[in-house]
Amino acid sequence: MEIFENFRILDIIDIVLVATLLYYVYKLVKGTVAINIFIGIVVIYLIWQLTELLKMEMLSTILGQFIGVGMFALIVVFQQEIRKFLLMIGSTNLARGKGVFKNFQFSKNDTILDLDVNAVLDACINMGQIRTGALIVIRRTTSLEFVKASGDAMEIEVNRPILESVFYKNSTLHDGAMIIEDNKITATRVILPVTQERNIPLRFGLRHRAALGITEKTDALALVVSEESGEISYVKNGEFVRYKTIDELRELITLDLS
Ligand SMILES: Nc1ncnc2c1ncn2[C@@H]1O[C@H](COP(=O)(O)OP(=O)(O)OP(=O)(O)O)[C@@H](O)[C@H]1O
Repeated sequence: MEIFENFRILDIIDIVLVATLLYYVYKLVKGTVAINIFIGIVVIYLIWQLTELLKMEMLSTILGQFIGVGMFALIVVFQQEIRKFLLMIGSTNLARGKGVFKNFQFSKNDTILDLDVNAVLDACINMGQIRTGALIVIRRTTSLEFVKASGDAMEIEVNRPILESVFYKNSTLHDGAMIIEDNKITATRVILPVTQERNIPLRFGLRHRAALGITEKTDALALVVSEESGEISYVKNGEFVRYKTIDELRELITLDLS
């Protein structure tokens, strides 16, 4: 058939790229209210393409106009998801200078973030055991200055006793989040943006929602110790990252910081 005669290798690449893109968009909106909008758009687009193919002039013009204007509406409706998507691309291993590019140091951001992961995790484990709530945000490449202003600035080398004493219930600094940059605690009592996501289990309150919020808006990593259950949650890109053991969590954080 004529269609297949003109089929080029670039067309296959094109199809694979579109499929990958659709898969990532689906992954982003899965489980949110946006999934219904996403499915709606895909259906309208397919009908539009069909009407074009069948040369149904009037319907295809109407749908074409609708899709044209709809692009602007989409940017507004999917503002959060687009942001998350761009962050996801920006914080992929390739973009952070791994793999082929790992021997080239393009900028300051390509250097390994120098955090004492063991000290942070040991403090979290201990706080979990004694049911002390904590919220720790670790900066990667995106600046956190916009949230730091809401808390108290400081500059203290990360170590386990300091981390624990900040979140100790009677401490004046225990409320809000702690910001860590490289291996320094640079702010405490920070108020973070809270996620607007609705599909979060009810047992997660504002502390967890704040961790989701800041990791949606930036590429920072967040660790939450639940005051209620003592459980340690690891949050990245606006999602909880699953892990089975503390050693696995240690590896995940180390990898995300390299
Ligand atoms: N927007 C925010 N930014 C930073 N910290 C916050 C924010 N909102 C709440 N917190 C912190 O979370 C603490 C407890 O909130 P909450 O009990 O609702 O959280 P939670 O997710 O249920 O966690 P836990 O399992 O520890 O109870 C607050 O005392 C405060 O220190």
